[in-house]
Amino acid sequence: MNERASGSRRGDGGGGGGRRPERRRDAQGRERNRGGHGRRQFSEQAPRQRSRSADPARLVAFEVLRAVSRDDAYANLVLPQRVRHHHLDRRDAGFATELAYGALRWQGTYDAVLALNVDRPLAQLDPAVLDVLRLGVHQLLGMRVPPHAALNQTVALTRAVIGAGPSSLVNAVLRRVSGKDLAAWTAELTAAKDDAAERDAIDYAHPAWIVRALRQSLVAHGRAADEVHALLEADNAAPVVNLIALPGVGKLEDALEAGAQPGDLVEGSALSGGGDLGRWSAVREGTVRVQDVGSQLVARAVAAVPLGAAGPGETAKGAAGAERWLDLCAGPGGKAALLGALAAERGATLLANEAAPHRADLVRKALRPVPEAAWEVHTGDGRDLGHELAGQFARVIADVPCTGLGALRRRPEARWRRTPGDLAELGPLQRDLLDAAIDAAAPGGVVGYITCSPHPAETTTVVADALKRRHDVELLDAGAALDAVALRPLGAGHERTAQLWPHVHQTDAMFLALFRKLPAATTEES
Ligand SMILES: C[S@@+](CC[C@H](N)C(=O)[O-])C[C@H]1O[C@@H](n2cnc3c(N)ncnc32)[C@H](O)[C@@H]1O
Repeated sequence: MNERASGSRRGDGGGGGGRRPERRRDAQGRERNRGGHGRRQFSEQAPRQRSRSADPARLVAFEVLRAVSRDDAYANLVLPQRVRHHHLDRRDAGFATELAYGALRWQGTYDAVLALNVDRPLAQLDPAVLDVLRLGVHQLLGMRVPPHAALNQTVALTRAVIGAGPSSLVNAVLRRVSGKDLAAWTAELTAAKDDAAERDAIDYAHPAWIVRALRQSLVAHGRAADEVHALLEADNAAPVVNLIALPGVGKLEDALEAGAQPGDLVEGSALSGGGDLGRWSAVREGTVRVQDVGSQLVARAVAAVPLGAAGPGETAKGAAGAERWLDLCAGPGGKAALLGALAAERGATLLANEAAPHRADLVRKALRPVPEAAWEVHTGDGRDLGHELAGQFARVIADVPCTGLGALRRRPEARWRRTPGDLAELGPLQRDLLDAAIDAAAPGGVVGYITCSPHPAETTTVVADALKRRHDVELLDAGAALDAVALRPLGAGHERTAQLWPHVHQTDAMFLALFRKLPAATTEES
């Protein structure tokens, strides 16, 4: 099982480690992958004579790819279930993760390679065979699995899960693919392309429209267009798991003692050293949670930014004098848990709203460790709360549904599912939810508009439109608000909004705009 060790030894659990596979392979893997005479070693047995039993880690990766392509499942939800079902140990689980996530992230490029080596359009292949081929290609081109092992094991997997019929095709195609490394294949695929985005799409395994969208997003937020390559690479790296101890509720000691590193961007956070987090009671109880640091920062910024005057001599508070906070789109509850804990510490209360009932249940679960008196969960359309609860909240977050283009590194299959049409479809809902959030804010109250996408259509344009439409808000400096809660200056601000980036901050690409509702007298005058 040497090939297993060489594939998973890096321990990054996600098929890339931030670098393009061909570089890793050139630097570390090529010689090890060849026989003593520089030629690749393949089994002399015909596919028919080889093993029929699938290696469990590859079987898990196959089941993940099948669930994603057949059932539209999310890999990050399916993988842990399949790992548990097949009782994989830590090393095998790491290998299965790297294989499944890598094959999914690099799917567009691998399909282009396969299209050069299969004698019919890929759409005419049995989808299960295509998934097996993708796994074989990732082992050959993206991992340090010796070619003979990649080939033999993929043929065995084919025989075990599909049948003997397609094993000859799988064998023949993978033999052809193994004839070159990834750099050579991508050079061949991009040679005739004049368009830089089309070339980057192959080199970095993103759809070309997303390459263009990310380039446009960088520029819209005041960064250089050529950072796009670093950003695309960051999308292909397995993100470090960030932890948060809920303020006043959780403690990070166990995690730090077990090797987690203290987070250097925000207090109460840590970077996990990997492994099964469920072994810590604090994680099981929910007082310590997995949460991207970018999410922690934007939630803390909304909680910390000073309120304005509600009217002469007043600040924005509820009738009983305690601040009321609202999370308009709370599911599954990551930011709600942090906001609820902060609210409890300050004698404020949080109303966490979510439209989808099953996600509202997740919000309840996330808030369970927070003192009960500090929060309430409501299930409903956030757009209705603007008029139902008008002017009642000191702090409101609208963490709106978005394309998630800023969190592609966490969801390996997401880039291939999204379409440019999603941007147009989400726009009206995002604007309506922001309006509802502003309506729900009390005079002097603050509203945080948040997305996990940097795309201008979901970020700066939504904000600019709101400022044209509404004369009852002013835009606060979100970059300064983030710096005020960060442990070091982030440099995320641009024209009073703020954008975090995976390749700069090692966070998801969270966007934050902060509005303050003007006191009633000011609005009447305007
Ligand atoms: C980006 S997610 C929120 C993430 C959440 N704040 C967190 O930190 O875990 C957006 C959420 O909005 C919900 N949603 C979609 N349409 C909504 C609506 N009209 N009103 C309220 N919530 C809605 C979605 O179900 C989804 O759970």
